[in-house]
Amino acid sequence: DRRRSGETKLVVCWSEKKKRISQDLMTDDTVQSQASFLRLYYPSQNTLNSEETQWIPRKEYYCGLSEFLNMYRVVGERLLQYYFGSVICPAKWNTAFKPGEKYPLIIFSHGLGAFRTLYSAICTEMASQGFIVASVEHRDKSASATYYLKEKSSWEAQEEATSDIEEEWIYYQRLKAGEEELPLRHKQVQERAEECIRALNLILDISSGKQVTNLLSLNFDWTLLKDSVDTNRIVGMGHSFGGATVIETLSRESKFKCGIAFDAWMLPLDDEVYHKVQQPLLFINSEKFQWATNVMKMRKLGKQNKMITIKGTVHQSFPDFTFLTGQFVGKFFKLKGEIDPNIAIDICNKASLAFLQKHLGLKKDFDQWDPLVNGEGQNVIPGTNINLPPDQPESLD
Ligand SMILES: CCN(CC)CCN(C[C@]12C[C@](c3ccc(C(F)(F)F)cc3)(C1)C2)C(=O)Cn1c(SCc2ccc(F)cc2)nc(=O)c2c1C=CC2
Repeated sequence: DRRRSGETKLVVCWSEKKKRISQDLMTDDTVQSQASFLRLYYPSQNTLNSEETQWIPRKEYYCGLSEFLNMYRVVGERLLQYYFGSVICPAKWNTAFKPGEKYPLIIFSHGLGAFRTLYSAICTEMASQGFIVASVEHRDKSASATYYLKEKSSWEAQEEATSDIEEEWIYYQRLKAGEEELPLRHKQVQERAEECIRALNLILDISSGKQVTNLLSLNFDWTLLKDSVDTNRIVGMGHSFGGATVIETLSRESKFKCGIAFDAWMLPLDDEVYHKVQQPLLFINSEKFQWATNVMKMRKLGKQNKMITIKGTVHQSFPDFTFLTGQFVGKFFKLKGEIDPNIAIDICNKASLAFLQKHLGLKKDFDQWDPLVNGEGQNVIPGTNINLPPDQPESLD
C-alpha cells in the first residue's frame, strides 16, 4: 500500500517462509537458435545479502503503458513513473539458486499490453512453492513495450565510441482504424506460442548444462541451473491473451503436461486448435470479464477440464496492479473487485497448486486445496457465473 512518505512498496503479503528470487535472461537469435527474453523466478537459499528486484525495470515501459492506456504520453509516463516507480517486487534479485533437486517448470505468458514483470504475485508464490517460473516477454507487439539488444554495426560503434550493443525498443501495436482484430490476434497468438516453446527449450538447454550467453550482462551463474528442471513436469500458465497463448502452446508442444489460464481471452484462437489440445486445463475466471461465447469456447476444449470463477474479482485481479492502488482509484480503473485482492490471489494460487499436484503427480500437500478446484468454498463458484445456452450436443459442436 502507499506509505505516507509517498514511497510505494508492493505489499508483500506472501508467506516469507522461503525466499524466491528473480533474474532476467535475454538471448538472441544470432548466438542461440532460441531468441528469448524472460524473467526467471525460482526457489533460492535463504541468503540475506541481495538486492531488491525492480518491479518495472526501465522507464520505457511506463511510456509504452501510457500509450496502451490511451493516456497523453508525457502526462501518462510521468504519472505512472511517479506512482509506481519505486515499487519493488517481492523477490530478492540474483541470490544463489537452491540446487540439489529437480523443480517443475512453469512458462508464464502475459496479457495484452502487459510485459514480463507484472504478474509477480503469482510467479513469486509459485517459486516459493518449489517451481521455476519463466515469465516470457513477448515481441509480437502485444506488450506495452519490450526491447531487443542488437550488436551495433562496427561503423556506428566507432562513430559513437560507445559499447557495441544498443537497445531497440518496440511498442504496443494499436489496431488501425477499421482494421480487423482477428487476423492480427491470430498471428500474434502463434508468435507467442513459438516464443513460449523457445523459452522452454532455452531453459531445458540451460538445465542440460549448455552454455548460454545472457545478453543482459548480469553477473548470474546460469550453470547453477544445471540438472535443476524436472523435464516431465512442464506447465503452461497465462493471463487473458496469455491464456489463449497457453492453449496454442499446448496444442503444439506435448512436453507441456498441463495448462492454467487466468481469465482466458479466447478470440485469438482458431477453430483448428480445439481438437489438438490433449493436456488437461484449469480455467480460473473472474466474475466480471467473461461472456457467453468466450466461456463456450473454453467448454469446447473438453469435458475433463476444470473451471472455477472467483467471486468479486475483475480482469485485473490477476496482474500486480490490483495491489498497488487504494480502494477509490482501484475501483474506478477496475483494478480491484469487491474481494480483497490478497484473498483473491491466494485462492487463485492455491487452486493452481492443487491442480498441478494432481496432473504433475507432485508429492506435496497441495491436495488440501482440491475443494477449491471443484468450486467449493465461500469465494468460488464451480464453472462460470455466465448464463450459457443449453449444452450443444457433441455432434453440433
Ligand atoms: C484502453 C486500452 N484498451 C486496449 C485494448 C483496453 C485495455 N484493457 C483494460 C485495462 C488494462 C487496464 C489498466 C492497466 C493498468 C492501469 C494502471 F494505471 F494501473 F497502470 C490502468 C488500467 C486498462 C485495465 C485491456 O486490454 C484488458 N485486457 C488485458 S489487460 C493486461 C494488462 C495490461 C497492462 C497492465 F499494466 C496489466 C495487465 N489483457 C488482455 O490480454 C486482454 C484484455 C482485453 C482483451 C484481452
